[in-house]
Amino acid sequence: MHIESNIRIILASASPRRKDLLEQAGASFEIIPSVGEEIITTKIPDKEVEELSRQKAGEIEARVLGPAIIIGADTVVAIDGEILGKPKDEEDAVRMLSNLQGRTHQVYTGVTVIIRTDSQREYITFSEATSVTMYPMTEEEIKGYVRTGEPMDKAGAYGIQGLSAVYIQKIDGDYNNVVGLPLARLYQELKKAGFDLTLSGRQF
Ligand SMILES: Cc1cn([C@H]2C[C@H](O)[C@@H](COP(=O)(O)OP(=O)(O)OP(=O)(O)O)O2)c(=O)[nH]c1=O
Repeated sequence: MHIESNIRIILASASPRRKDLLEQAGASFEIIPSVGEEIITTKIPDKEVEELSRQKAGEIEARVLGPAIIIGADTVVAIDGEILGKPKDEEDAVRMLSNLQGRTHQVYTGVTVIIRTDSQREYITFSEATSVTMYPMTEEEIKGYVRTGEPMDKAGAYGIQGLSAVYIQKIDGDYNNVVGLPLARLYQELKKAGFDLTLSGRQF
């Protein structure tokens, strides 16, 4: 597929972490967060994040005109067959962390890239899984961490890139995937489609 290197790139996300990661790749892009209701039809974590990433990217595609690459993503934590999104309140955050501490769980991020040129339209959807093992946390540590407010906008009620780093024993897989965007996989998938994300040189 022929894609102009100055094609408009849109990140369909309000997540500051995703913005930072895409910037890290050297990409020039705009941000248009999705606002639509998220509709979930599956309880399989990788399918769920893929589905939600498609909805986010699809919503923005419908709102913009002309050639564009639109990137949507969604992240969840999975443990014991349960899918953890963002905590509803502090009590929910304490419940999630009590379940995660001292154990290994998976973080799934689904990504959809819609490539729309003047003549073609291509959808790429994929997901990455990363295993994260946490040290045991005392009740005091959990409550203290929740009081910082950091867990509240994050899947699984923790941010590996933040204060909770002191509780992370090991990870297996892409670290950036846990933070919300599997950057290397995104670059590779776009490269396969004929586009070099790192050379996208246009500022809007
Ligand atoms: C597990 C984990 C998640 N997260 C974040 C990544 C995501 O921003 C968030 C999960 O929420 P999402 O619903 O995936 O994304 P979002 O609501 O932040 O942004 P948008 O829908 O506009 O794209 O959790 C971390 O920052 N660190 C972590 O360690």
